[in-house]
Amino acid sequence: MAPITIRSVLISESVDPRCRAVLEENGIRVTERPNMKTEELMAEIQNYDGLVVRSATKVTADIINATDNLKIIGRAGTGVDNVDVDAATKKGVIVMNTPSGNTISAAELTCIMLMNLSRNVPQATMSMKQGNWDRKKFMGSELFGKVLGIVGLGRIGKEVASRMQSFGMKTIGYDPITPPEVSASWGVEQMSLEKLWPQCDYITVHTPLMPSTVGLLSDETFALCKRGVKVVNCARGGIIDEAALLRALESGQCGGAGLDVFVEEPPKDRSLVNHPNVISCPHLGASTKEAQARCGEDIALQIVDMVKGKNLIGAVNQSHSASNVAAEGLCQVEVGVNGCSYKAIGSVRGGVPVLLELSDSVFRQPVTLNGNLLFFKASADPQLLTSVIGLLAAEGVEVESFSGPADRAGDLWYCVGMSSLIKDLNALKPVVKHAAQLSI
Ligand SMILES: NC(=O)c1ccc[n+]([C@@H]2O[C@H](COP(=O)([O-])OP(=O)(O)OC[C@H]3O[C@@H](n4cnc5c(N)ncnc54)[C@H](O)[C@@H]3O)[C@@H](O)[C@H]2O)c1
Ligand SMILES: O=C(O)[C@H](O)COP(=O)(O)O
Repeated sequence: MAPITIRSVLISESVDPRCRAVLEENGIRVTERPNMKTEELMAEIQNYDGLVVRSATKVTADIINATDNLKIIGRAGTGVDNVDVDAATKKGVIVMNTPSGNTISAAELTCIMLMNLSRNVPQATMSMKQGNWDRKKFMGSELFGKVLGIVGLGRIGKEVASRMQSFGMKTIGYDPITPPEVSASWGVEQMSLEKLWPQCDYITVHTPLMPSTVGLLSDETFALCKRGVKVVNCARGGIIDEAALLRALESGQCGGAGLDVFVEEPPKDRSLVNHPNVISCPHLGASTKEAQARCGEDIALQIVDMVKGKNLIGAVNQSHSASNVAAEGLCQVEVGVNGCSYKAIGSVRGGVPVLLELSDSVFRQPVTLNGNLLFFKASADPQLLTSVIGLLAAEGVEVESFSGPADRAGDLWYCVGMSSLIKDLNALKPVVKHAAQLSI
């Protein structure tokens, strides 16, 4: 990868001061201009090599395409759904985030929502402030012995599980990628969503927002839940369908909701916020001093590391297309294995060799070429990784990393980093079509 020069960065939201300090200490000029309108941002961005945002700045294709200088969009936080990553990729702009800096804060807010849903503390507080002393109206129920369904068992889902287990809750969950044996090791029994819905007293969602997670809780799925189920969304607005939630609250099918996020932020339609059984926050999951300090500093350090050619951490896209291989210093080779020929496109990022494409498969994130790597071709299936992990585990091999294709249709290449090479690749035959392994 050609060296990336970042001379100036625009910070368009309230980001911890450590971000500015670290960038400036490394010779990067920083301007902070929060609350810009889209047109202002579009004009201002022309003057910068980098942009640092949180979730409020909508970095649309129009904004990305309006600039010739932009090289990096840094997200001081987790979700990059406010950034048009595809447009950035086409334009050669790297998008990076700091996905673990606010995990604990988001998990803690989720637990606070669950506790408040069980004991009505916000409603009781408001009633007290109005001069009342109503002990009957705010009767609650214990969390002890209740069932919590966790949909999305990634960083935050896992932290929520361990905290709520300490309250004596039974934790069950679903995740298409996290293997059941892994979540079982932290006390979460996985099952299909159809089995999960009817068992839960509380449900909390912790997935990204994407087509497969929009409306995970809908009229249909609320109908499968226990009457009076309480739900929490501290992930992204829309994972719980807002109109369906309102209907469920009004019918009593849903007994209460804790909402930190909304489809539209701030929500113009206040029906949910004003519902007596809803407690809500203005997207405060990551709003703690600790989370902001971590995310602000991390994004600045990641940008500095990239500029110094040391490391490329947190990149969620790849800034190339096969058509500009030569222009971007990419390397294209033909690899022959067992009489078959495969086209591979790679590069060097921060001094580390990475694989970007293998035959027709473009990897969602560059595959770092070191350690023990297993490449396999298989058809897209939500259970694929779980099955491969299971087969490898039976051979005494642990999976350390995973890279999947950007595309999700047809037979494509995947790569997993392994604790050691597998003795016999035939063990994978039940689930993969071709496989090759190498140690680098
Ligand atoms: N409220 C806040 O301020 C705040 C703060 C941080 C993160 N978040 C949001 O919380 C969510 C989770 O963040 P994270 O860091 O735990 O992400 P993560 O990537 O670690 O975990 C997400 C998990 O969801 C799983 N998943 C994907 N599709 C699924 C599906 N259809 N059903 C069930 N599971 C599915 C993935 O396999 C993954 O394990 C994201 O949407 C993130 O943007 C919100
Ligand atoms: O995805 C995230 O990191 C959270 O939603 C936090 O967003 P924020 O940085 O705008 O608070």
